[in-house]
Amino acid sequence: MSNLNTNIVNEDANELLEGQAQVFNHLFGFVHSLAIKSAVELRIADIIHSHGQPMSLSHLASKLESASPDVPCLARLMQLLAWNNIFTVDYNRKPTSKDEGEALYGLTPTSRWLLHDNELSLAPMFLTFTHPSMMAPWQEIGRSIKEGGTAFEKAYGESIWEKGSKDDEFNKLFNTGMVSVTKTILDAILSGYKEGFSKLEGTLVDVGGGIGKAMANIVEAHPHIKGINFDQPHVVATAPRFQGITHVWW
Ligand SMILES: C[S@@+](CC[C@H](N)C(=O)[O-])C[C@H]1O[C@@H](n2cnc3c(N)ncnc32)[C@H](O)[C@@H]1O
Repeated sequence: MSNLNTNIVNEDANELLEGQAQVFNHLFGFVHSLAIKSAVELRIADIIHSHGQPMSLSHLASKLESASPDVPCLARLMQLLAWNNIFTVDYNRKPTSKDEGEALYGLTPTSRWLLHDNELSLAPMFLTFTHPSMMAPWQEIGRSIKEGGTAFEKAYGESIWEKGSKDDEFNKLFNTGMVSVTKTILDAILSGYKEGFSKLEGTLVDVGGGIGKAMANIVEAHPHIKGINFDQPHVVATAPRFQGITHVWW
């Protein structure tokens, strides 16, 4: 303690104070991603999107799947999300409608990626990677560094793939999150490598292709390609059938 006091006297006090603020920022860093998770669970982006224009808090609350939503709590959530540019907020609107005088919350390019009812949605990925079962291993990084072994194995005593093979819910959670990422990047792959795919002859194998969505989209765009989706048995077991794709496992 006396050392710290001596340092405070000797060092630039402002810099030190800034350091303290940074510590608090990082301490509560998880709040930002979990606030977005709550918005995804509550389908807030979808509600605003269906309304077709920015909405007031009371209007938003009335559309939640809840008979008695906690509006002050929703207000705090929306303020944080607007501060992080997940939603827009307009405090200066003209009081003309039933939302009289209330701030209006709207979508941003970020929250458009969080719409559930959208083919290109990152909502499933968000729900996967903020799920308690996926966050537990992050608690174990220190132990993994000290003792060796992955943080996931420290948390569960088995690898992520072993857990997926025994726990159907976890398997589904992981695969659903993966598909949502794949869909969003596949258009870029298809247009960037269009010539390569069209010149390709024979068979294309996606090794570790999950439930095969990437290969399905490639074969759909280039039907002359014979597609093989290769993954683990418990992953392939949940894969849908896709035209022109053979699922293979070891
Ligand atoms: C990060 S995920 C990517 C999934 C998919 N490529 C996508 O983009 O959605 C890694 C994939 O590798 C698979 N995988 C891991 N080890 C494997 C193995 N030994 N044999 C086959 N697939 C494996 C997993 O089951 C998982 O589906």
